[in-house]
Amino acid sequence: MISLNRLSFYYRKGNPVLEDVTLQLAPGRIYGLLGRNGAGKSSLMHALCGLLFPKAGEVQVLGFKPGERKPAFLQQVFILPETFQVPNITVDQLIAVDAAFYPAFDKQAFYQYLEQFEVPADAHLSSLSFGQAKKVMISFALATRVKLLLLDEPTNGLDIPSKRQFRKVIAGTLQDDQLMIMSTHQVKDLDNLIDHIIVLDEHRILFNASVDEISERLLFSQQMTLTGDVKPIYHEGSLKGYITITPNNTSVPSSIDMEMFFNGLMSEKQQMLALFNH
Ligand SMILES: Nc1ncnc2c1ncn2[C@@H]1O[C@H](COP(=O)(O)OP(=O)(O)OP(=O)(O)O)[C@@H](O)[C@H]1O
Repeated sequence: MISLNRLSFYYRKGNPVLEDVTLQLAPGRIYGLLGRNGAGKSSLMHALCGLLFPKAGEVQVLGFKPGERKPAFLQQVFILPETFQVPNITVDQLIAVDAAFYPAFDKQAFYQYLEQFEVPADAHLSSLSFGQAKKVMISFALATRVKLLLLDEPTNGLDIPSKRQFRKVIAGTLQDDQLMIMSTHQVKDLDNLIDHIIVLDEHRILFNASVDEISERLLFSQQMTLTGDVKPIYHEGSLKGYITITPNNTSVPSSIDMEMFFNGLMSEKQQMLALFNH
């Protein structure tokens, strides 16, 4: 569905943002796009929906070049930016005006999501807090039923109960012909939510693998001491001793601590990547 071939991009010459990025993404999955602040996550998402144009290389999405912004492409893609300004209208007016751009828009689902988020359906957008407005926009994004859904830092601005609601709403919404990419630097928020991880670092793809593969290759465990047979690749102190990452030499997939994984990858790049030989 998405094919990036040697994509490069910069805002100012000499300051690369994306360099030689090659990537294939398939539908039916939720991808987590991870990276430190400024790694280029938003820029990559903008390249996928035609908001910025590659300086070199090719981007193909759903058989289109996003930069051409053809209506048949735009009605199948939705990006929810990290921050936005809401128009001075009611929720109902938002649906009446904007839903028309998305032929598969599911109005009933929209109101169901709003209910799950506990946002009143008769609210005036400008009277909502940023977090509430974000929940309206997440509901709108999911209800568009577009083929490619890009959520840039979707949990930013949500309080802890809202993050729980977010997880509930997202779980089970994706259909087989849809692809969702969620970017974040708050890696913990995506625990148990994504199928596949892509990590951007130093303008390039550092890591690209499914969550299943990670849980087969790495073992996340709690240990009282660090004196076991196998020296951990990475460890962090916890209340009960240490959480460690070691190679998974068992035949049982490990449950993943997403934040530990990201920290471990950033800290011990070579050792971690060596376990994923592709
Ligand atoms: N409009 C712009 N003009 C110039 N430079 C920009 C612009 N937008 C982003 N950049 C720069 O491009 C780089 C990548 O930014 P981008 O927003 O894509 O990163 P990000 O990974 O999404 O960051 P964050 O996690 O902080 O949202 C950063 O160094 C940023 O300063």
